Amino acid sequence: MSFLNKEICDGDNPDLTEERRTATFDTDRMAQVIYGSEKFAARRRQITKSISRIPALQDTKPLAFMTREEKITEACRELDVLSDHWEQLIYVNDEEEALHLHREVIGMEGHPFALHETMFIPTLVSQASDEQQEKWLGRARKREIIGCYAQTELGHGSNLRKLETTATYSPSTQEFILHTPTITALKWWPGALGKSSNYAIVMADLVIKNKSYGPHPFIVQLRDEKTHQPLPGITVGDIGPKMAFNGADNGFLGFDHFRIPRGNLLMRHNRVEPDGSYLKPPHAKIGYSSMVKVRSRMAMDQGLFMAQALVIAVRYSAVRRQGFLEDKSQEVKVLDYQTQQHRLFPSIARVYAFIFCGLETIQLYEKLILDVNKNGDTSGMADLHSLTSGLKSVVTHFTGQGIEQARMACGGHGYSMASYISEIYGVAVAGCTYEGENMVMLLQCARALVKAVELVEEGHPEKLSPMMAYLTKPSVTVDLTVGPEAYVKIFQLIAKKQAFKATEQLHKFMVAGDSRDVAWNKSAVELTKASRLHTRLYILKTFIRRVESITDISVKAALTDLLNLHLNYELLDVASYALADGIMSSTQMDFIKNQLYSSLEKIRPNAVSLMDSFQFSDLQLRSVLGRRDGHVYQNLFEWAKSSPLNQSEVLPSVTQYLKPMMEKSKL
Ligand SMILES: CCCCCCCCCC/C=C\CCCC(=O)SCCNC(=O)CCNC(=O)[C@H](O)C(C)(C)COP(=O)(O)OP(=O)(O)OC[C@H]1O[C@@H](n2cnc3c(N)ncnc32)[C@H](O)[C@@H]1OP(=O)(O)O
Ligand SMILES: Cc1cc2nc3c(=O)[nH]c(=O)nc-3n(C[C@H](O)[C@H](O)[C@H](O)COP(=O)(O)OP(=O)(O)OC[C@H]3O[C@@H](n4cnc5c(N)ncnc54)[C@H](O)[C@@H]3O)c2cc1C
Repeated sequence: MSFLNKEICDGDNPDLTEERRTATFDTDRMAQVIYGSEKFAARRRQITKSISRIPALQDTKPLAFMTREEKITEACRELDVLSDHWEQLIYVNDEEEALHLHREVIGMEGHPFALHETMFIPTLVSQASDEQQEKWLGRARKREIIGCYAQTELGHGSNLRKLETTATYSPSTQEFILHTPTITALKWWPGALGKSSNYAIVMADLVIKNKSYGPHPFIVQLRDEKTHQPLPGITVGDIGPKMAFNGADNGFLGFDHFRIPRGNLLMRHNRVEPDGSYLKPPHAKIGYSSMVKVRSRMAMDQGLFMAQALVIAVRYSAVRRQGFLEDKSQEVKVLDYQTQQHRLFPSIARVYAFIFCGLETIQLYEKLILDVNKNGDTSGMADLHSLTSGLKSVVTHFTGQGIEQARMACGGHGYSMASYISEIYGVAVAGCTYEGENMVMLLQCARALVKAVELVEEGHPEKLSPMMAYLTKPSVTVDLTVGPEAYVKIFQLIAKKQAFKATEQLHKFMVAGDSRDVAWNKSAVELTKASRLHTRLYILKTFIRRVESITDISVKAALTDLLNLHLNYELLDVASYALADGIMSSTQMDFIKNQLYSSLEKIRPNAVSLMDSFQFSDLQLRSVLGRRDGHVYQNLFEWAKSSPLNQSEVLPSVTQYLKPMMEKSKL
């Protein structure tokens, strides 16, 4: 039975067509599972189709041949075209649809609205009072103003308590005076700050009557709305080229005693009264909610980054033929090599796992904001903070690894920017740093873990949150042949042992006389290991839960094969812990390896369709190697011919330097 007739096209590369015919499931149905609902999966397709009918968005010049200025201009042109069609393309104010639209049309290199959508608007939603939302949110949503999120400074990004930008309250004028006291206090890095934004959420240390209240969010107009010139007292600009994201104008920002009205402190959760009295928020870290929001999205976004790289690598591996197996009359698709499958398929499994986690954490954040804003209930904050801190770190790390493997799996052509994988890699690994440097966030997750272990040790296991309940599980002998639950049990034992070991080490240093901070630092590597295992356990359990809930039999069967691969791959990857602690035997290790290898064979016929199911358009992929039709070689040649270097036969550098040099050498 062939599910994919609607997608198979006679003009496509026959090797890819053959792959699509072997699929055992319907890619539209799989897309529903990936994107969380039939409705959204269908909307994505509809939006993609509508975009394909807008001539001004087709046939754009390859970004690889553009300068930064050209990339930024091109992104702005596309945004302008989108703006003209916005209401026909998507439901207004639907965040997921807006993100899809931007991803599809503008690609991944950044654009002036990236932070506007992902942080500026969400901060207004979560931190601005109703009155403030009335004033700014509507304008922001209509894109009358462009905003960004300016928190990080030249001298401090991780340690927010030491941010140096001050917002000093002046009761006589009822204003805050924003000031940048030192060079290290310059805001540095915020996306879209340098040249595009005319507004910013600025995180600054609130100072009232010489007392510091720590970082608070302020809405600040940076540029004149008519001329776009920086307002007097503001220094703003672009920080220069980066490893990737070069279509974005990450910026610097300084204030010289710049005055803003009292009403520009975002006051949904805290207030400064006209006389300068301060009303505390219901939770000290509520002002950090926009970071939690982005972190809660990152499993999904990073999963999609890795998915793009894998669509490219898997499709290309199905059209690339090199070397022989049994039949010496025809070279094999490189996808048939076990090493190629081992390089790519575990990452396919991770993509699905990460996306399932993302669907869950995005919802958890929405629920949290509702609880906080409607009922003042902040009880979910600590758990979501520790979960998303660990998750963003683990997911970004593995995504970087997976994308790099995808690049190598494409051989030489993977290294060409025609593959687009290097750009995807550069963008994805920025996630290891932004929204909390990975080690710093793993250590945040470890704080919750250590507290939980201490509760168990103090005899209060009933106080543990459900995610920590495994810390009370006794050691058991496990029969791996019984299925996923057995793998969960072993993983739980491994994660539990590491959490207790790291905590024990911390306590040992403290008993020996170290302060908690010093003991913490001496135990930090072990603590981060505990956080990673804890997070990988969550990912594994989420994957199992999600697959169990699927009703379409063929989709479920295909994902069960991926899940089995994931379980075996993950357990093998942490086997050194299990062997050292006697949790697993070497016979069990052999069993896991064999299961892993047979999973690769099972997944092989579905590999292309598992990636087709993401339904990325060629416009979004921007990859010659990853083209849907598989016509790689002729298009690589066309791409190379369009290089600016090939627009003339003899370059000026040859006439100016090489020719005279060669002539001189003849003398
Ligand atoms: C086109 C493609 C689209 C794809 C979409 C992708 C999106 C891409 C576009 C966006 C691109 C880039 C965006 C990047 C934006 C940024 O990077 S913004 C800047 C982000 N900066 C950070 O993340 C800084 C990291 N640092 C921190 O978060 C904090 O400083 C840190 C948590 C490390 C510590 O904060 P402190 O204030 O010092 O707190 P402590 O005293 O250490 O902790 C006290 C307790 O509070 C708990 N805590 C901390 N934070 C939170 C929180 N948010 N919620 C709940 N609780 C929190 C902490 O754990 C302590 O708890 P304990 O005492 O142990 O119980
Ligand atoms: C592409 C990109 C986009 C960004 N966009 C924005 C934006 O829109 N708005 C914004 O405000 N910021 C933005 N940032 C800044 C980003 O959030 C910070 O760079 C990030 O939070 C890391 O902080 P840092 O640069 O101070 O790193 P540092 O903290 O200086 O990290 C350097 C090293 O020190 C280690 N380290 C630091 N503290 C500890 C600790 N307590 N324990 C153990 N190790 C530690 C880290 O692990 C790391 O190895 C962006 C950054 C990038 C790369």
